[in-house]
Amino acid sequence: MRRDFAVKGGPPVEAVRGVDLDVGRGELVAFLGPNGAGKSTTLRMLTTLLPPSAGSAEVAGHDVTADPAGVRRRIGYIGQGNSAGHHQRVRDELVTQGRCHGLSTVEARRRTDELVADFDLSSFADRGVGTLSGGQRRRLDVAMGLVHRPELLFLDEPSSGLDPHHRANLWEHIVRQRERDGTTIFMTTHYLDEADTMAERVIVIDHGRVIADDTAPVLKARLAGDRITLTFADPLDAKRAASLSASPPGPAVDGSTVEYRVPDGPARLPALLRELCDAGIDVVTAAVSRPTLDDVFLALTGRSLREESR
Ligand SMILES: Nc1ncnc2c1ncn2[C@@H]1O[C@H](COP(=O)(O)OP(=O)(O)OP(=O)(O)O)[C@@H](O)[C@H]1O
Repeated sequence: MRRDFAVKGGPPVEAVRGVDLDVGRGELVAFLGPNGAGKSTTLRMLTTLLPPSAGSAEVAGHDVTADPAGVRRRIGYIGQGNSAGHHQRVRDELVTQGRCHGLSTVEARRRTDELVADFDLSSFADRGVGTLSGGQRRRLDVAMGLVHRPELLFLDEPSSGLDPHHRANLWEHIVRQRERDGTTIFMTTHYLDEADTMAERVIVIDHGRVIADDTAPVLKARLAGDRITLTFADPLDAKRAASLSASPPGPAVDGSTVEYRVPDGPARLPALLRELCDAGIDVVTAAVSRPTLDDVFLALTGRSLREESR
């Protein structure tokens, strides 16, 4: 799929240059990339909000261009903005959403009761949406996207702007929902730790193209490796340590700190410390850290996703 945008007086913006994805039923996939990479544009095409400039996609068994209504009936989409009306009551919004999806009033009320219980909305179900906290409101957004029991849920930045407590709470609800209904989830997020811990598969997009697609552990092992960080009493020791022929190749020296990238940090560290001791170089501190998804992005593009996403 690709999507260009015409721009007045300039060349067209190639927002999505070529995205080819295959997501299996029940998968939880995180779609990552820096600002402007093409995530939202891809999501908008997959959810039929935007026609592709070229290519096609089948979502929940229906073609996004030939049968957009068929796609919409089967998916839920929670965009970046809040979907509930500011002045409406929580319960009324859920009932109205159910009615919009073709449920009878009785069915819409029954489904609302279920969602109010599932998403812990009961203590404020009769309040106006405008009075909710950010976390409560986001929970309501997700509940609204699930009114018609979609088999596939698109989440665009589900926990953006929430504090860690509210993020964890929202995820508890999403995970429980998924376990019960087997919902497939395709989400974008800027929280790399969230993608790392929650998603079974990570797809990285950059400049409108998919540049990596695998599980987080495989991507980290294949592309990033562990980091060993050693500090020395002075920069001279650091330089000598980095130049030892037995040390792992390509160390980065910064003042009195040396950083190595190795496939298996915990196993490599003792041997490295022995070599340094034999060479008469004293190590002040030693640390091993496992790679993050940001290290993966750095290895792929030479840029930090974390920095660009701010
Ligand atoms: N309507 C539009 N007209 C022109 N350019 C657009 C339009 N919509 C998006 N773009 C451009 O397309 C590119 C991809 O945008 P998109 O919103 O898909 O990125 P994103 O990965 O979702 O970014 P973010 O993380 O900031 O939400 C950007 O360069 C953006 O400026």
